[in-house]
Amino acid sequence: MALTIAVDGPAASGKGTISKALAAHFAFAHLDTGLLYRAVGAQLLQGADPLEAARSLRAEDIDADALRNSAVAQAASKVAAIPEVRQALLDFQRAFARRAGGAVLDGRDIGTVICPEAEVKLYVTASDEVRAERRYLELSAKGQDVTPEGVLEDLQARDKRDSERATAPLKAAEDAILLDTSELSIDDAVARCVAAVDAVRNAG
Ligand SMILES: Nc1ncnc2c1ncn2[C@@H]1O[C@H](COP(=O)(O)OP(=O)(O)OP(=O)(O)O)[C@@H](O)[C@H]1O
Ligand SMILES: Nc1ccn([C@@H]2O[C@H](COP(=O)(O)O)[C@@H](O)[C@H]2O)c(=O)n1
Repeated sequence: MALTIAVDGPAASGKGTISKALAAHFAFAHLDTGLLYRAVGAQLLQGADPLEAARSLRAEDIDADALRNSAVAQAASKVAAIPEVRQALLDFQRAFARRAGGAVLDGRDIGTVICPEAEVKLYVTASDEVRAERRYLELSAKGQDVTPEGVLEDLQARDKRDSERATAPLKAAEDAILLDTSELSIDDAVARCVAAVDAVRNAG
C-alpha cells in the first residue's frame, strides 16, 4: 500500500535520519525539503535574488554535502520566511508527495501545508541540548570549525525564526504522532516510526 508520510520537526531533531530509514524500509521515495531552502539560501549568500533562485531551482542540481553548514542553514531559514519563495517551491513538493509507490517528505510544514492529506504524520523533537550535541558531533566529524555553544545558538535562532514566521511556521499538525528522540537511539526511534506506519497500513 503506497502512502505519503510527512515528517516535521525542529533542526537536528533526527527527522532526516528517520525519513531516510522509513523510505528504505518501505521502498518509498524520500525528499529532504530542507535542501530546497538550503539551495536557495546558498544562492542568496552568493548575491542572487532568492525568488529568482527558487523559481529556477532544479532539484537534480542540488549538492547536499555542500549545503550542510551553519551559514547556509541560517540563510535557508531567512529565505524560508519569504512567502513567494515558499510558493515557488510548493508544486514540486506536492508532485513529489503524490508520486506512485509512496513518498516520505521531511521538513517544517509537510503535515500542515504541503501534504495535509498525508496518511501518516510524524513530528520529531529532542531537547535543544541533545540536538546541539548531535549536530556538533556531525559537523565537527566533517572537519567544520564549530563549537558546541555556536551550534546551540544556531539551532535556537533557526527554530525561533521558523516557528515565528507568518507563513507555514514550524508546528505539529493536529493529527501528528509526536516522537521525542532525546533518549532514543536511532534504531529505537526508527523502530517506533516503522510501527506507527505499519499500524496505518494494517488498518487501511
Ligand atoms: N536518535 C538519535 N540518536 C543519536 N543521534 C541521532 C539520532 N537521530 C539523529 N541523530 C544524529 O543527529 C544528527 C541530526 O540528525 P538529522 O540530520 O536526521 O536531523 P534533522 O532533523 O533532519 O536536521 P535538519 O533539520 O537540520 O536537516 C545526525 O548526525 C544524526 O546522525
Ligand atoms: N519544509 C521546510 C523545510 C525547511 N525549511 C527551512 O529550511 C531550513 C533548513 O532546513 P533543514 O531541514 O535542512 O535544517 C530550515 O531552518 C527552515 O527555515 C522550511 O521552512 N520548510
